[in-house]
Amino acid sequence: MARSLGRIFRGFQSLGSLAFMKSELSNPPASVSLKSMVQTLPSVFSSNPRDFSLPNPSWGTEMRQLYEHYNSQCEAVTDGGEEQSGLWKRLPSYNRSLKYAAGGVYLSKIIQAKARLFTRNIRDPGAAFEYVIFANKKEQRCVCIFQAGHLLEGPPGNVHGGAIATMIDTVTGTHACVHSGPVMTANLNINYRSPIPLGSTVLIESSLDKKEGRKTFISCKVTSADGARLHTEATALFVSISVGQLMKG
Ligand SMILES: CCCCCCCC/C=C\CCCCCCCC(=O)SCCNC(=O)CCNC(=O)[C@H](O)C(C)(C)COP(=O)(O)OP(=O)(O)OC[C@H]1O[C@@H](n2cnc3c(N)ncnc32)[C@H](O)[C@@H]1OP(=O)(O)O
Repeated sequence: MARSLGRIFRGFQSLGSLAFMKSELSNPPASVSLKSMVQTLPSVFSSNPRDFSLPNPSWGTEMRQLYEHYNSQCEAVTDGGEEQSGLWKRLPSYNRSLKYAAGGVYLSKIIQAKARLFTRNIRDPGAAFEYVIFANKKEQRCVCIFQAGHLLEGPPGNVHGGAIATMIDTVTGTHACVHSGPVMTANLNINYRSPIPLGSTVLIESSLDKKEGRKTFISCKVTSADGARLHTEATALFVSISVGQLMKG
């Protein structure tokens, strides 16, 4: 168990290597330097998991164009191994983040082996949540391109409010994790302003409002892909937790 927790902690630390403010990770052990966290990043995703944030044939033209728009401004490593800076970073997305972050089998001993990330558990591409999140380090914001599939229907022809809330929680929660390390959603306030048509592609943009001790406050808006129509607005509070707290449930 102690060994498993150690691996989980290192998994979060590799998440934290994405963090805007690495120093704010809660109590990293003295033996693990920031440099070693960054060096171990490629190897922790050891089970060749599928990265759901990459384009697939179900993505429509709008989704692809927006993906290209942000991806072309991302930091990258050239074939020669040179690091190119960029405004944005694409965040990979797996259906068992903790398992892969922790290096494979160990977590399945303490977390249900069949557990899957809610937004990534429908196999039919395009049927439900198709999305990719980019983080902007300089401006402390994230943008998510979200294409809502036919299985997310609420009112006829439109996306279910719970599915919209799920995506807002996902984007703001990811933003908070990137900024502050492991967190739980403590509060989520949502105003639904106009329905989102099923099959459409929308932008979910989050920005950091403030951080006060363990509390990270994030705002979010959902608009049409061209930004002209406001669909949803939200504010969220995330509270930092220790890995021990996460495992206790
Ligand atoms: C989760 C890990 C993420 C893994 C990431 C993997 C990699 C990324 C992969 C994929 C990304 C997907 C991203 C999805 C993200 C989704 C996240 C969720 O949906 S989480 C599920 C729903 N949330 C719950 O089930 C919480 C249930 N609540 C609790 O467990 C506790 O209440 C908790 C942890 C939130 C706080 O409990 P305390 O005992 O640790 O702390 P106290 O003392 O109560 O609060 C600390 C401060 O926060 C304020 N606070 C707490 N709750 C508040 C509230 N509801 N409203 C206002 N303030 C509140 C308090 O007043 C206090 O403030 P003062 O320090 O005194 O100033």
